[in-house]
This record gives sequence, C-alpha cells and structure tokens, in this order.
Amino acid sequence: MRMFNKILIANRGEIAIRVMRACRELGIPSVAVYSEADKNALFAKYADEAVFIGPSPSSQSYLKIDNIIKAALETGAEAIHPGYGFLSENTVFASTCKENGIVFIGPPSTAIDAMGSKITARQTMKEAGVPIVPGIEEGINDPDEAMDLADGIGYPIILKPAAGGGGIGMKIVGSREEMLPALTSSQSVARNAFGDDTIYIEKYLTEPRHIEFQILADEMGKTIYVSDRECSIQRRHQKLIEESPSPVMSDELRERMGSIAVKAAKAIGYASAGTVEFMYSRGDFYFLEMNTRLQVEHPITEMVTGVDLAKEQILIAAGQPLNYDQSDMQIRGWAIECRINAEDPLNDFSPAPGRIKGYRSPGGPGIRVDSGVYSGYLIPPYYDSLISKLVAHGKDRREAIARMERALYEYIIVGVKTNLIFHKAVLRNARFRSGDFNTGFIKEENIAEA
Ligand SMILES: Nc1ncc2cc(-c3cccc4ccccc34)c(N3CC[C@@H](N)C3)nc2n1
Ligand SMILES: [Ca+2]
Repeated sequence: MRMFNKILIANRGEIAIRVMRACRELGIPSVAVYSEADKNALFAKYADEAVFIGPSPSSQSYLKIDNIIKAALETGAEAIHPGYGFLSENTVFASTCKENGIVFIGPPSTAIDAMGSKITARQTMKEAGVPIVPGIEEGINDPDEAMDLADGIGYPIILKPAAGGGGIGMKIVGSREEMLPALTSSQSVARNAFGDDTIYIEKYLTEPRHIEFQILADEMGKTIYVSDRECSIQRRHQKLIEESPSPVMSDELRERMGSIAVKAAKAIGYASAGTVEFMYSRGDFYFLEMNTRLQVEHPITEMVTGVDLAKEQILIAAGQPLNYDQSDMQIRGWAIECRINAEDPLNDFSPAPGRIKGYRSPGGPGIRVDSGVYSGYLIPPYYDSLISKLVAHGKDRREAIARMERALYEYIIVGVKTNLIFHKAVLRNARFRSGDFNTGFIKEENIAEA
C-alpha cells in the first residue's frame, strides 16, 4: 500500500481545511492553492505549503486545470483532493491528473461520466434494477410525441433538461393544455443555460423528501452504505439544513434503500466516497442522481457513524482495501447541520460578503464547527457565501435540536449579514421539530420572513 508523500487540495475555505485535517492526522504534508482574494485565507495558512494559482475569479484560479496541475508538479504532490464544487466532478481534470502521473482522490473518470448526463444516468440505473421515477429515458424534441408520451405517463408530469441540474429549466405540467407552452419554455431555458435543449419527462412526485445515502467503495469493488441523510430543507435547490438519520427511516427501509444505493454505485464501477440521492414519497423511493464527490453535508454522517470520510477517500485512493464491513456501520444518536452563509435574509438571501469584525464560534457537548473564517477576515465576493457548517450531535433528535439551538445562540458573527436568524426560526418551527416535512417546507412555512 503506497501512501502519498504530499497531497494538494484543489479547493478553498472550510472544505480545504477539512481535507488538510485528514492529511495531518495521516501524517501527510498538504499543499494549498490560493487565488489573489484568498492570499490571507485561513486554509492557505493552515497547509504545510501554499502556491498562488491566479487572479480572484474562479475561472482564472480554482477552475484553471493547468495552474493546479503545475502547482502539483512543482511541489511534487503525488495526489490531488478536489473537495466539492469547482473541478470535483470534472472528468477532464480527473484525466489530466492521471496523464500527469498524479492520483485524483475520487472516482474513476468513467464513473463521473456515467452520472454526468441525467438521461444516461437514468438508463444505467434502470438496467441496474434501481427504481427510477416513471418517465421516458430518451430526450424528446418533437412536441406531438411529447404530448403522447405525457398522456402515457399521466399528469402531473415534470419536464427536465437532460444536460441540467439544480432544477434549472424544470417545468411542472398539470394537464395536456399546458404541455406545449411548457415544453417550449423549458427547451429555451435549457438551450440558454446548457446549450442543449434535450428535455425528458417524468411523473411528477408531489413534494418528495430528498433522502440521500453516503457510499464508500474501494478500488477492488467492495462497496458499503454508511448513513442516510435527510436534505429536504432547501431553498432554490440549495440545501440549508441536513440531518442524519432521516426522520422517516426505519432499519428495514434503510437496508432496502442502502442496498439499492450500493447497487447503483456498483453499476458504474464506483470507487471513493459518493452519494446516491433519492426522492421519497409515501413509502416509495426513486433514484434522483448520484454525486461523485464528497458533499458539503458529509459531517453529519461522520458524527453518527464515527467514520472519517475524507481519510477513507485518501486511503482508498492509495489502493487500500476498505477498513469497514457493512455490519460495522451503526448509527449512534442524531446529527443536524446548519449551513451558515454570509447572506442577507432581508434581501432575498442574496450574498452579503464583507469583513468579519467579531467572531466566536460555539462549542460544548456535541458541537462541531467546520469553518474557514476568523475575526478580521474579509469574505470575498467571488465564491460561495458559506461561512461555516454548524453541526450538532445528540443521543436522539430531541437532544440534537436542543444542542443546535444552544449553538445557534452562542454563535457570534459581527460585521456581515448571516442567515443565523433563519436557522433559529426553522429549529423552533413546530413542523420541523415534528420531523414531518418535505422539499416544499420552506415555501409552505414562509420561513423566509423570519
Ligand atoms: N419526477 C419528479 N417529481 C418531483 C420532483 C421534485 C424535485 C424537487 C423540487 C424542489 C425541490 C427539491 C429538492 C430536493 C429534491 C427534489 C426537489 C425534483 N428536483 C429538483 C432539482 C433536481 N435535483 C430534481 N425533481 C422531481 N422530479
Ligand atoms: Ca449532482
């Protein structure tokens, strides 16, 4: 088993520090890459080495494959961890690493490709026996054909761009009469957003829950599910509060969904950490998509299982067999994560960068804060507005909620607007506390007026 001499983290902020912590615990030196705007950032100071890779805009720094490869070659880093976002699901980057003799800490690029297009993903899952939402597998372009297919599926249906994600260009269609205008508008949105107006149709599930399964797979094909996560508290497809396990989960359902998630991963020859997303509605669940990267919300899985997912990714990439069997995955207690963003709740939650003048993060029993900021830090406007992930673990959901509320009130961030007030409002909301919610929660509960 080869262990890397040095790992370069091709990311920034909290996730860069998270991966550097795993490196440090494994005794592996880390290399940070930073842009102009991040020259004073915590992650650049935390690493053993730091390399400047370009101007502030992501397109000239964190997305610039050549600059990152050059930094790895110059520092002699044998492996690169991409984190999430940026190049983490970019197959050209994964292949370029390989061509330069650098290990990409993540799945084989063939697995990333398999999940890249929603249509091929659906077809692959269907063949693997993974339940997918009733619909059609190939894209449609002919309106008349679309009308007949929609009749076959039964309204309401939802139109989805094949090349897209994050809900862009999706249209819910309630009846035959609405079909044509909806198809035309969905196609034009898809053409503008993705340069590809291929649309496919699915049966519309009314306000499903978003439940996802963390997967770990080694390079010999051994694959396990680690824990389930409930991610239904979202605004415009941005997750805000996640928890593990899901309030609707039972041992039986977990075994059923987990085994399907493992089947999905095996069908594409997956290796590393990955997440299979499902939509859950009235006891039925359907494959939504697979994320071929470590996700923002991975800490809640770590808190209830004790598995260090970033470390496991590194060991897997070094060719090690999985340290765990499925029977080792036991969920202990409950964990909740709140994404603390620098955004203005009174201005439609738009990003609100600026300088943090006062900062004190919460602590005490069951609290974990994964943050990339400090007092005096200037939050740049070029990247996402994530300040930190506040995670609370308790012996059960009630204690996890009580600890999260305590931590939210302890959290001091002065000088920038944040969504702390929004999280406080959700945590005290009766429907949230009952666990009986779905992806329609934010709209229905009008939390935004917190
Ligand atoms: N057939 C069918 N029925 C209902 C759906 C409802 C949503 C949806 C809509 C709104 C918020 C969501 C949050 C998490 C998961 C799904 C959603 C949905 N999404 C939203 C973006 C993309 N991840 C898939 N697809 C759906 N597909
Ligand atoms: Ca995805």
